[in-house]
Amino acid sequence: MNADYFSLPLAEPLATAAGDITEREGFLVGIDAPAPGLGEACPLPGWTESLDECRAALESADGGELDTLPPAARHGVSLALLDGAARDAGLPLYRHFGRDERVESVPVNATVGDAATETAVERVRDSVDAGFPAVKLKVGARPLGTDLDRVRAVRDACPDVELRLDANGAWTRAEAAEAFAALDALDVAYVEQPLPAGDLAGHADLRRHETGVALDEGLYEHGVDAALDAGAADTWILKPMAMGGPDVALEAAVLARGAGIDPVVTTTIDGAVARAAAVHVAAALPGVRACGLATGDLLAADFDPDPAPVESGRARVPQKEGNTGATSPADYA
Ligand SMILES: O=C(O)CCC(=O)c1ccccc1C(=O)O
Ligand SMILES: [Mg+2]
Repeated sequence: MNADYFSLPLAEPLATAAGDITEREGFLVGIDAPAPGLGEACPLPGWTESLDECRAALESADGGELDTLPPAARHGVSLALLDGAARDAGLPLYRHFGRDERVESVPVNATVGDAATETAVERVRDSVDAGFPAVKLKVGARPLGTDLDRVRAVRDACPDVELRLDANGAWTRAEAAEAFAALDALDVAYVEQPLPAGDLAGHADLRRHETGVALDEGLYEHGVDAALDAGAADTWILKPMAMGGPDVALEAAVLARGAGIDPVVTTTIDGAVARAAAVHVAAALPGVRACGLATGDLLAADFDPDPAPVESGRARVPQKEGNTGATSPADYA
């Protein structure tokens, strides 16, 4: 196994209530046995292990137990194994996952971020014009009243688009109650992680509102079983990189659907190898709703060519055998 370091700058920082993301660093993971395969480990501290922990885990991973690895390292090795196995089976990864028909594309949301009102409105308009069925705004980094004004302005400008918000755990229970009361009138599909990750009961309580409740950080903090038991959300945001692999994310998505919870697959703004794998996970889920997979445009540089480009609000599903068709880090050297 070999792990090649990479660094991908963002086109502009993605401001979240938990801080700015300006660059994505990680490793392309190449394995030779049991079959040649390529994976990506792209750790994001706060969501996964650190870069140094990821490197150390990959260095000691050879022949070791997959499930002892921290999430990003596990993702890298797991994807390399899945890539090799799918190629051995002569199938694109989503078909290897069990989807029994060809899927050309999956719907995606535009990630508009935390832009101030005027820019946010402009970006949402552009996204709707470009064919995105849904848009996602970050909230929680500004005073609640300012955020509600932003959302109101976006809703006024684009009455029909599916609107999603992501607070990254920034609101108190009182703020969330006030926010949801106002958002119910603005036809917001859901708020991701309105409350801190620790507060499953608070999320369960917010479900009395019309506006949906989505768990993101809370899923990783508590695990899927505790999130299910708490009845904490109607939507689960599944990030394969943070969960430890595309296989883990797919398993969680199937578990979610069995419990009447909607899975939405997204990335931690990964490179194109991991983003393609996330698209395969989404493509394995019949009728999946718009996923957060239009994150390639947030990067100023990426692995080239893009195996899953976004066109008219949909990510193209890669059809080559395996994940992207590439088999080794050298394919991107
Ligand atoms: O879901 C999307 O549209 C994009 C992904 C995204 O917002 C994100 C990207 C990196 C780290 C955290 C998050 C998040 O969903 O909180
Ligand atoms: Mg989120």
